Amino acid sequence: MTEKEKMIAGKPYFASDRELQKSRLEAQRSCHRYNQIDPKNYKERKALIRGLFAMTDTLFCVEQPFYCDYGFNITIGNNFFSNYHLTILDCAPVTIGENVMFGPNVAIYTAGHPIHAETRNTGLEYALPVTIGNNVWIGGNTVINPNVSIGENTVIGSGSVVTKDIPSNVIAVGNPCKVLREITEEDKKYYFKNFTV
Ligand SMILES: CC(=O)SCCNC(=O)CCNC(=O)[C@H](O)C(C)(C)COP(=O)(O)OP(=O)(O)OC[C@H]1O[C@@H](n2cnc3c(N)ncnc32)[C@H](O)[C@@H]1OP(=O)(O)O
Repeated sequence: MTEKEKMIAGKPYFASDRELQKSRLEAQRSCHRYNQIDPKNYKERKALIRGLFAMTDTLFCVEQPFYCDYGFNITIGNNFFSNYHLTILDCAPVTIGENVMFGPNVAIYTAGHPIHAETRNTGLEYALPVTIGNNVWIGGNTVINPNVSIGENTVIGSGSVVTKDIPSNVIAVGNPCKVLREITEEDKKYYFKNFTV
């Protein structure tokens, strides 16, 4: 197996590998180009993201600046919106559903390093997938760690650090991110606390 194949399969690998270094540099250059495009030039912005990501749908908006490691591991569903400063370390697949919204400064980290310094200093690293269901809203400054799934319709509060799976249809907040409560039919009536729609 090549280091790239190991990385994508969730096996330990060496990121210093030539092929991976080359892919990261290509993605960094694409992100650099993306972040320099006139924000009004939607056509060029869209085309660049389409070329960078594994899969996109019809409607999406990735605000600038945006950063990723490879791009080829990122899939977004239709009607995706991410606010300023999204960072995706997509060493493993990152799969995002439909109608998903990210606040500013969201960071998705699929990558990690061994805990013990001796093992870590060998250069070995790992990457595990992140999956986000349909209709999820992630608040600003949230960090999502490797090997996490977030269920559909869920809201993650701003500033959360998501270290474990979060179920569907809940509000979850905090560091570490924990379920605050379920989202119910009653919530339909309000747009913020007790402010009615
Ligand atoms: C796509 C975009 O660009 S979005 C723009 C960026 N906007 C954001 O990121 C805003 C994200 N919004 C939030 O984080 C909100 O606080 C929400 C959606 C989680 C609020 O959910 P609500 O159900 O209304 O929670 P509510 O405000 O009633 O708070 C309930 C409890 O959770 C706590 N809480 C609410 N949000 C958070 C949070 N992000 N982190 C930690 N605790 C929180 C409250 O302090 C409160 O605690 P208490 O019971 O001890 O008093």
